[in-house]
Amino acid sequence: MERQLIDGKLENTDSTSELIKQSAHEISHLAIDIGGSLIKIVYFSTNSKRSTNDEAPTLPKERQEVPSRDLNHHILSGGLHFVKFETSKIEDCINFLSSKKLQQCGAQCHYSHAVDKIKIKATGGGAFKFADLFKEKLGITLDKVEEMESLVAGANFLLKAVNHEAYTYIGGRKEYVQIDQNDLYPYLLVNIGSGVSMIKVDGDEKFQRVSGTSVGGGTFWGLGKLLTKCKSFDELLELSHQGNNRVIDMLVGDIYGGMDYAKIGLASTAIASSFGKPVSENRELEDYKPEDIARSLLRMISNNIGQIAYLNALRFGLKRIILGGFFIRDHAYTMDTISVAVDFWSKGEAKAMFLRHEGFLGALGAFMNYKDGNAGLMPLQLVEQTPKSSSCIVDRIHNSTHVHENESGAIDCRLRVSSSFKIYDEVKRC
Ligand SMILES: Nc1ncnc2c1ncn2[C@@H]1O[C@H](COP(=O)(O)OP(=O)(O)OP(=O)(O)O)[C@@H](O)[C@H]1O
Ligand SMILES: CC(C)(CO)[C@@H](O)C(=O)NCCC(=O)O
Repeated sequence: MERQLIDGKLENTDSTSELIKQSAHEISHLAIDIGGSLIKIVYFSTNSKRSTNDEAPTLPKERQEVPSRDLNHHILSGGLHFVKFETSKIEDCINFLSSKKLQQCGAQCHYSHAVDKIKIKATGGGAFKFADLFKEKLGITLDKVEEMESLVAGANFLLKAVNHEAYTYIGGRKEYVQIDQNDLYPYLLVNIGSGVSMIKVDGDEKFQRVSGTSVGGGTFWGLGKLLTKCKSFDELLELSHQGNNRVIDMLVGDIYGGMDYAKIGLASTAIASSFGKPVSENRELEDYKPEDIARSLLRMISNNIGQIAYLNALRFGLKRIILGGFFIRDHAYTMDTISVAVDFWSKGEAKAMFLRHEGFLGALGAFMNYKDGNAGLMPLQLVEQTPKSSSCIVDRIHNSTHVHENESGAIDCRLRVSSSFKIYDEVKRC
């Protein structure tokens, strides 16, 4: 089913309503992270469609429920899916959720026919800001999970449970790192969203936010939009690819007559002052190429984050810096700049690592929070992840301008859920 959605007829669907109609997944759990720039959703789906006459669906053999030795629980096979929306277009997100019929089969409607009993795990500032909107439009209560806690839980889950999740980016090459679970902590988690949070992670649920900076992804996109007139974040990134930062940045060589400042370890090509060149030139904004501006901007922000991350790693003696957040966007130049900055400042002692599901840490962490089992929530546990070959599926079901396609791999997995929760019964009952 996933493959059909990806490679098959849904791929080129450009109407939200059309894709919604076609991708009628059975969703058992869904969590949402509403950030300053983007809304991220993670949902578990058994990938089975209900037939029109409402008979119980026939699952492919490998997707059928697997009997568990524990009578209080059963196991659901399916996949974790990842979707994102721009926060400024929250209406699209509301329509998407509405189409998923959460009101009827949704995340937490067991034991209740009442629409206002539906609760979904939610994190990020928007879980507070938009709580009333979700209630009013969807009848859903947002069950808030603390933002930093979610980021850490999401990162720990990915690092422990998902194969080929973390990688280094050195010299234009991705190298996947399988981290020994017994040697995971401590590490510095740097989440680059609109702003940047730096969290020292010492264990499961053991962490401290040690630093942050307001110069983050929002700064790149906001300044970039003003300076280049780009209409989308991806356009700005693409533009930066073609630019030359030396036209905008003042280099050490510009100051030192083309020479290195070897005594303090600065090559002539090192940036002495980001955006420093226009100071000594009699040119207007229009005289500079947007691609050069985009390149300098990306370099400035990435360098700065890399340096602050390194300083915090140094402060706490951390060797591993794990980077997440949608600013990274799997973008080669961004990752290269951050990696080089960390390597340069730490003299090779610390390593920057990136995550395949970079932007979904918060949403995944909120999703993991279903396991708590308090306040009537069902216990949930990810019990298995299928091998890499089937876990790295590019799920291109969203192709409209407002609903972003899901570039991140869906993760096949099995969930251990309370037997009191019967997903198909709920479809009928609620
Ligand atoms: N399609 C996009 N639209 C807007 N920003 C994007 C897009 N894709 C990537 N980005 C980048 O990702 C950043 C947002 O990342 P992320 O979703 O991790 O943070 P957030 O949760 O919105 O922010 P915060 O945690 O600070 O509230 C943006 O500031 C921008 O740099
Ligand atoms: C305010 C949050 C945590 C919201 O996600 C984020 O945007 C952030 O970490 N900003 C940086 C704030 C600071 O520490 O200066």
